[in-house]
Amino acid sequence: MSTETKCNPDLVRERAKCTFDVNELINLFYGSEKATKERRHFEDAVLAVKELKDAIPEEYLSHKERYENGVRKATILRDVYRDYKAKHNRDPPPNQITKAVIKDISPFLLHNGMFVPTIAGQGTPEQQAEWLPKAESMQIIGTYAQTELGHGSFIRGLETIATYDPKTEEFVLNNPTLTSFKWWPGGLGSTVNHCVVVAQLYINGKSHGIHPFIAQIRDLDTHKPLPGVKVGEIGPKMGFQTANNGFLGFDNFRIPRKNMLMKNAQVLKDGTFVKGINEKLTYGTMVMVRVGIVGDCSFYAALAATIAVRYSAVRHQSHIKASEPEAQILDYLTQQHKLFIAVASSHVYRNAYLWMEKMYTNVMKELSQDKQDNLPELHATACCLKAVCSRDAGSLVEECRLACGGHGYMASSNLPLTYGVTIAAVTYEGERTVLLLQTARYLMKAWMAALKGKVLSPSVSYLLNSLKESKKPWQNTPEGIVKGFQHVSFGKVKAAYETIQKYMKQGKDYEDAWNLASVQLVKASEAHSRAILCEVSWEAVCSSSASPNLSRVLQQLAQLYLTYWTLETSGDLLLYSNITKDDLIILRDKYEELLVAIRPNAVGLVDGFDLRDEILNSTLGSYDGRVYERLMEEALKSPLNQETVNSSFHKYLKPMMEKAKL
Ligand SMILES: CCCCCCCCCC/C=C\CCCCC/C=C/C(=O)SCCNC(=O)CCNC(=O)[C@H](O)C(C)(C)COP(=O)(O)OP(=O)(O)OC[C@H]1O[C@@H](n2cnc3c(N)ncnc32)[C@H](O)[C@@H]1OP(=O)(O)O
Ligand SMILES: Cc1cc2nc3c(=O)[nH]c(=O)nc-3n(C[C@H](O)[C@H](O)[C@H](O)COP(=O)(O)OP(=O)(O)OC[C@H]3O[C@@H](n4cnc5c(N)ncnc54)[C@H](O)[C@@H]3O)c2cc1C
Repeated sequence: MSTETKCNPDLVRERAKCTFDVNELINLFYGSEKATKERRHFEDAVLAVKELKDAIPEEYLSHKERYENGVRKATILRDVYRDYKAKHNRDPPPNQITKAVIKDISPFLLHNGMFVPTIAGQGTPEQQAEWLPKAESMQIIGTYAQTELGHGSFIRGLETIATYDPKTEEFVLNNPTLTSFKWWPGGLGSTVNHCVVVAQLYINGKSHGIHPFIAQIRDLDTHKPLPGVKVGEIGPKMGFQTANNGFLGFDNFRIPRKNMLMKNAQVLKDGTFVKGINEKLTYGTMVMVRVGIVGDCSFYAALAATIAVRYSAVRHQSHIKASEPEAQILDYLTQQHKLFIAVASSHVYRNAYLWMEKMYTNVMKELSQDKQDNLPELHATACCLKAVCSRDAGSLVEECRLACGGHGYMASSNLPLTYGVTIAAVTYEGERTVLLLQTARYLMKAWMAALKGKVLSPSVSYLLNSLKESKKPWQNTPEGIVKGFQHVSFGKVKAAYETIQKYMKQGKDYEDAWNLASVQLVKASEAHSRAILCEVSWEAVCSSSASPNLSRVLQQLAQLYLTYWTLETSGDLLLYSNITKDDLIILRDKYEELLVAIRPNAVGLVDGFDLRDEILNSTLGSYDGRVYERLMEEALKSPLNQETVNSSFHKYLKPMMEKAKL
C-alpha cells in the first residue's frame, strides 16, 4: 500500500479516526495473519512482472486487441502460478490478483473454474489420470460447453447429440439444428482446444439423458478446428469482453468411448448403459461454482464499496451547515445509506460463502461414501444463495457507482465494468428465477414434511419452530430480527403451498398450479435466503474471535444488514411476523444511529478489505485518494488527446462549417 505521507488529507484524517486495528480486520477477513502475508507475497510477485502492466487502458483497444492482450497476460500469469507452486510446493493462496492483470475476465476462467473441476468431479480415476495432468499443466486448454442457442436453463432440453457406435466404440457428436449449437462457453471463441461437451446420449436409438464428454476441438499444433467442428466467438457483451465466449457445432464428429466422463453413469463397450447412483450428480460442477459465486459477490461488493467510500471521503460538495466549509459527501446520511450496506453485505456474503463451503465439503465427503441424504439441501441452498447474493451484489455495485455521481460513469472509475461483470452472475450458472424455483421445490417438500411432523434438515428446521412460535411477541434484537425473517419465510412458504392447493382444488393439475403460484414461490425462496443470510452472518459475528474494538464494529455492520432488510421488507414483516408499527419506528431510528456509528470507521472498514490499487483499478478508489489528479492523468491517455487537431476536423467539421456559410 502507498504511504500515508502522499495521501489526500481527508483520507489521512479518516484513518486516524478509526477505532479498531485495520490489520486485525484484514487477517480476520482472509482467515489469519499467515494467510494475509502469503496472499500479499503472491500479489507482489505478480505485480513485479513488468510485462503484465498495460501501456494504455484496455478500453482504447479494439475487441480483437483486448482479447489478444488478455491471452498474453493470462499466459504470463499462469507462469507466475506455476513458478510459485514449484517453489512452495503448493498452490498460491486464494487471491484476486487476476483482476489487477486481466481487469475484465480471463480467457482461462472456464479452464480453471469448470473444465478442470469437471474432469476431477465427473471423471473416473483413469480419466482423471489421463486428462488432469495435461489440463493442470496447460498442455491442453478447455472449457465447459453446456448452454446452447436454444437452451440454457432447461438442460434436459439440450439438443447436442452423442450417439454411441459399438462397432467402433466411439460416440458420434452432432448438432442437428441451429438452436443446438453451443453458445456462451468461455474461452471457446479462439482459446481452447478441448471442452467438456454436455450432450444427449443415444444408444441403439434410445435416449439416456444428458452426460459430459471430453472433445478435442482444435489441433494442438495449428489450433485449426478439427474436421467436423464449427467454432467461433459470439461477439461483444455488457462485460466479459476478454472471456472469449464462443459457439460450437459438431458434424458427425467422433470421440472414443473413454471420452464420456464416467464417474457417475457409464457406457460399456457393447453399448450397455449403466445408470449412476443419482443422475443429478452430473450437475455437480454447477453446484460447486454456485457456491464459489457467493464468495465472488463478497469480492465485488467490497471492490465497489472501497472505491465509493474512499471517493466519498475525498469528495466535497455543498454544505450541511451554511456556516461551515463544503462537506465531505460521506457526511450526508443519504450517502451512508447508499454505501454502508455494500460494506456490510460483503461481510455477510463472505460468511455465507464460508458456511456454504463447509456444507459443500461435508456433502462431497458423504457422496464419496455413497451417502446422498444431504445433496438436496446443498443444491437448494446453493441455488437460492447464488441467486439472491448475485442480484443484490449487482444492485449494490450499481448503487456505489451512482453514489460517485458523474465520475462513477467514467470507465476509469472501474465501476461500469464491475457492474457488467457482477450482474452477469445473476444469469450464468443458472438464471436467478430458475434457481429460486429449484429452491422452492425443496421448500414445498420441506413444508409437507413439517406438516407431517417430520424432522427437517438444518437449513429449513426453522419452519417447524416458526410453526410452534407464531404467537410469540416480536423482539427488537438481532436474534429477534433473525426470527422475524424466519417467520416471513415460513409465512411465504405456507402461503405458496396453500395457493398451489387452492388451484388444485379448483381442478388444476400440480404443474399448472405450480406455475400459477410461481411468483409466490420465488418470493418464498428469496425470503428463505434472507433468513439464512441473516442467521449465518449474525452467528458468525457473535462467534468471531475479534478483539472487543473490532467486534463492536463488525456487530454494527451485521446489525446494519439486519435492520436495512427489515426496513426494506417491512410490509412482509407486518404481514407474517408480530412486528408492530412502533417496532418499525424504533428500528428506523436504530438504523440511522448505526449509520452514524459506522461513519467514523467507514474508511478503515474498506481498508480492511485490503484490495490493492491495482485490483481496484480505479481513479476514484485508490488508497492515496488522488482522485482528481488520476482522473486527469487517465483522460490524458485518450488517443484523442495525443494530437492537437483530429483529422475529422478537416474531413467533416470544416466542410460542414464552410457549407453552412453559403
Ligand atoms: C467448495 C466450493 C469451492 C468453490 C470454488 C469455486 C470456484 C469457482 C468459482 C468461480 C467463479 C466463477 C466461475 C464462473 C463461471 C462463469 C461462466 C458461466 C458458466 C455457466 O453458466 S455453465 C452453464 C450453467 N448452466 C446452468 O446453471 C443451467 C441451469 N439449469 C439447471 O441446473 C437444471 O436444468 C435445473 C436444475 C434448473 C433443472 O434440472 P432438471 O434436470 O430439469 O431437474 P428438475 O426436474 O427441475 O429437478 C429434478 C430433481 O433434481 C434435483 N436437482 C436438480 N439439480 C440438481 C443438482 N445440481 N444437484 C442435486 N439435485 C439436483 C432437483 O432438486 C429435483 O429434485 P426433486 O425431484 O424435487 O427431489
Ligand atoms: C457472461 C456469461 C457467461 C456464460 N458462460 C457460460 C459457459 O461458460 N458455459 C455454458 O455452458 N454457459 C455459459 N453461460 C450461459 C448461462 O449459463 C445461461 O445463459 C444461463 O444458464 C441462463 O439460461 P438461458 O440463457 O437459457 O436463459 P433463459 O432460460 O432463456 O431465461 C430467459 C427468461 O426465461 C425465464 N425462464 C426460463 N425457464 C423458466 C422456468 N422454468 N420457469 C420460470 N421462468 C423461466 C427466466 O427466468 C428468464 O427470465 C454464460 C452466460 C453468461 C451471461
